[in-house]
Amino acid sequence: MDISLQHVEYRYQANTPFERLAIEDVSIDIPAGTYMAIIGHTGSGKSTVLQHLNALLQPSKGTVKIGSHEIKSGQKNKHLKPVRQKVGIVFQFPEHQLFEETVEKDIIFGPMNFGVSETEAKERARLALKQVGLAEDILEKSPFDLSGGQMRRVAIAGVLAMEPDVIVLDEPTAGLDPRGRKEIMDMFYALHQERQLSTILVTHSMEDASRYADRIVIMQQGKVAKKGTPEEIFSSPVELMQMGLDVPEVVRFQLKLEKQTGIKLDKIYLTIDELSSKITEVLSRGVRS
Ligand SMILES: Nc1ncnc2c1ncn2[C@@H]1O[C@H](COP(=O)(O)OP(=O)(O)OP(=O)(O)O)[C@@H](O)[C@H]1O
Repeated sequence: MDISLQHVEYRYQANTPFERLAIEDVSIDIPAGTYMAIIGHTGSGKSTVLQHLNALLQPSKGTVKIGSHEIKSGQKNKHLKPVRQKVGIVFQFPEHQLFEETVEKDIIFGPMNFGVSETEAKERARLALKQVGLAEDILEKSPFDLSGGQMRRVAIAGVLAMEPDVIVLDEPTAGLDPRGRKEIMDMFYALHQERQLSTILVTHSMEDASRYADRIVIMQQGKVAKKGTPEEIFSSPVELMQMGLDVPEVVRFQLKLEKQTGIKLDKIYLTIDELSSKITEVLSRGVRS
C-alpha cells in the first residue's frame, strides 16, 4: 500500500489562542515495500507526521493518500477504520498499553475489535508471537509477569496480529539496552524483508536510520530539510553536522581516510564490514599495480 503526504500542514488547536503550527509543506512519498526513516530533533514534527500516516490526525492543509483513501483538509473523512487496520503504529513504550489478564487476550483484542473471529484471532496471536521471537507457552501468562523486553514484544505482536500492510515505529527501542535494541531492530528488518512490509521508523538515531532504511527524511522545525537514500544523505556530511545531526562513525572514518590518503572510494559505506572489504580490495589493487 502506497502512502503519500502532499504539501501537508498541521496546526494544533487551530483557531484558538493556543494555535501552534507543527508541520508545514511536508511532502513525502512512501511506496509499498519501502523502509523509511524519519529523523530529526525533538519538536521537529516527527510525531505529527507519524499521526498522519494512519489518519489519527487529518491535515490542516494539503492531502494525505493512504492506499486508495484520500484525506484532505476541511473534508469529512469517513470510513477510516480499514486504514487504521492496515497501518499499524508501534508507539513509544508500547508495553504501557498492555491491559488484559493474559498475553493471548491482549494480542487478540485488536483483531477482534476489527471483526476477526476468535478462532482466527487466536491463530494470528500464535503466528505473531513467533514473529516477535516468543514461545507459545507465554500465551496464558499475565503480561505483567514478563520482563520489560518480553512485554514490549507482546505489545508489538498485538500490532502484527492486525496483519498490517504498513508498520510505523515510533522510537521502538527507547529504554532498551544495546543488545535489546539490536534484537528488536533486526526483528523489524527481518519482517520487512520477509513480508515486504512497508516500515516507517521514527528515530533520533542516524545509526539506525542508515543501517536499516532505504530512504531517509530529515525533519527540521516542522519542514522536510532533506530526503534521499542514505548515500545521498551522507554525501554532504558537513551539512548534517551543521544541522546538529550525528554522522555514523563508519562514514566519518571513510571521509577522514579519503582526505588523508587521497583514496577515493566509489560510494559511502554504511557498515564497517563493507568498508573494510572495500579498503582491502583497493589496497590489494594498489599493491599489484
Ligand atoms: N498536542 C499538542 N498541542 C500543541 N502543540 C503540540 C502538540 N503536540 C506537539 N506540539 C508541537 O508541535 C511541534 C512538533 O511536535 P512533534 O511532537 O511532532 O515533534 P517530534 O519531532 O515528534 O518531537 P519528539 O522527538 O520530542 O517526539 C512542536 O513544536 C510541539 O511543541
